[in-house]
Amino acid sequence: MRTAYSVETVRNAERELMARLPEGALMQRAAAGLAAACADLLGGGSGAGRVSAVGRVYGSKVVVLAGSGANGGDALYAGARLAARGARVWAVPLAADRTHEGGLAALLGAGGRVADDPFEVLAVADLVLDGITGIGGRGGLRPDAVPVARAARGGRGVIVAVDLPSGVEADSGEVAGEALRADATVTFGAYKPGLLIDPAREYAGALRLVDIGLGPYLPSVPELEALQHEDVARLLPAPTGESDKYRRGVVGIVAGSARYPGAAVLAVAGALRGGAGAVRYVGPGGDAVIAHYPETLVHEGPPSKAGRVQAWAVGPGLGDGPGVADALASDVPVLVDADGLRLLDPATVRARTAPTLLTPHAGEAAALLGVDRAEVESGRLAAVRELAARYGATVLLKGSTTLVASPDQGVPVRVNPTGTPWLATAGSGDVLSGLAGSLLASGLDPRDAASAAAYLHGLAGRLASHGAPVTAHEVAEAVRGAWRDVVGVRAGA
Ligand SMILES: NC(=O)C1=CN([C@@H]2O[C@H](COP(=O)(O)OP(=O)(O)OC[C@H]3O[C@@H](n4cnc5c(N)ncnc54)[C@H](O)[C@@H]3O)[C@@H](O)[C@H]2O)[C@@H](O)CC1
Ligand SMILES: [K+]
Repeated sequence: MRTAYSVETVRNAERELMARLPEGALMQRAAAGLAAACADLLGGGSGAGRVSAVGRVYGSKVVVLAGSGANGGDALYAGARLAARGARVWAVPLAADRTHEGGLAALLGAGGRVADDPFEVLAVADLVLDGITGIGGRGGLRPDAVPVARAARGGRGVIVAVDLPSGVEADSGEVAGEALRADATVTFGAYKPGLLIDPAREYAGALRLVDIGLGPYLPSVPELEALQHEDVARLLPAPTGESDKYRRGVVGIVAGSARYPGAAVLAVAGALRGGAGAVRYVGPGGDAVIAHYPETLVHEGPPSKAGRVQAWAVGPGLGDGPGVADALASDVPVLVDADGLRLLDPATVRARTAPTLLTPHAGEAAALLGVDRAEVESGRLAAVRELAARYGATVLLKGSTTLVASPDQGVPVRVNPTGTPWLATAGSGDVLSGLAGSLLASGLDPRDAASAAAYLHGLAGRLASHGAPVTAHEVAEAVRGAWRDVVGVRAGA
């Protein structure tokens, strides 16, 4: 499990740790880890967007962009360590007389210099350390830093962000103004939420975490968590000798309409790959569903007359069709997606006795919240939390970094690490709904069902795509391969 902590939590932990260490020791730990990561990148270490061509530290050209705070201090001390190993290092102080004194002195003492002309050295740099702002930064790069940041990006050097790409919001992942896009980010003590959530995540490049000893001082519950293979493997249902199709769970799919018959087929396609023992389709698309998947149980509806299920997934391609209110009136978990989300009343959802899972994309989330889509996209974490609180439901907010929030206080939001932009294709969400509904029916709680489904769906998208366009149908077909990939870790562990 990868975890992320808010700035306030990291600062509190740092304070506790610092009180037990000699002055400046923590910054030296950070700088040592940062210099080691830079040496690796200069040596041709991969993982970052650009790869350095120099092959070694000795003789390489390094530029340190130093802001006014401790982030600049980290960068300058790391620059000093690289200078001591034979790199030619130039400092570009961006806050004139407020540069970290100790860091600058260390750099000069190790043979580094202050650049006469920042643009000249940035043009030839093999590596640029971005120490403009870290967790103390607010509101995007300042105007005087913008041309320097652009020159860094325009040069050929590998850009290494110190703790965070300067200009991004650490806690929310928002990018309020201009920010410096890095090839790699070396972060200290703990990941910050912004490193895992778009749009900021896109600025961070490859992530490296430097352990500075913060672990014992961080709370057990993080702000954000990202499941990994082994976590998902533990969640996925596995039938035993005692299982039969009913014990494995029946998922009911309420989807599709005369206008969108394909949504019914795709939601069923996802549901069949999701672990439930049987899929019951309810709606007008039964013929199309049976033509593709004869193993499906079909019924014209309404859901309350269609037979017992352990969970409903309602909404994909439903248009104005019926079924949402009926499914919501049931006493089993209900996933509501797409058309089902329109006019969804918080009071109805809150009054339910069984859990509800909402799976909006940014546009649907914006409509539910009564805000612009852009506001949801730039502040995904706040939006998903607000929706979960307002509806008393688990919410999966789809997008480049899919988030899952629980309505319960103190439960970390989950961020899905497996997505690919190729998943932004028609019908992809229908497959996800079916898959998540199937996992709900097999007994996972809504947060686990949503995050395991997003994980498998993202991985399936990658497997099916391999860097090329992919269709929703192919994503559904690749879920089995993704499932095997995930549980293979468990078998080998
Ligand atoms: N506290 C510690 O002992 C440690 C701190 N560490 C480093 O310290 C950083 C935090 O240091 P600080 O609290 O000094 O904060 P930062 O260095 O992140 O930035 C704060 C400074 O930047 C200025 N600033 C804010 N927004 C700006 C903007 N948009 N453009 C330009 N300047 C801006 C502020 O006026 C302030 O002087 C961490 O990100 C990490 O890199 C690490 O060395 C680990 C140990
Ligand atoms: K930085």
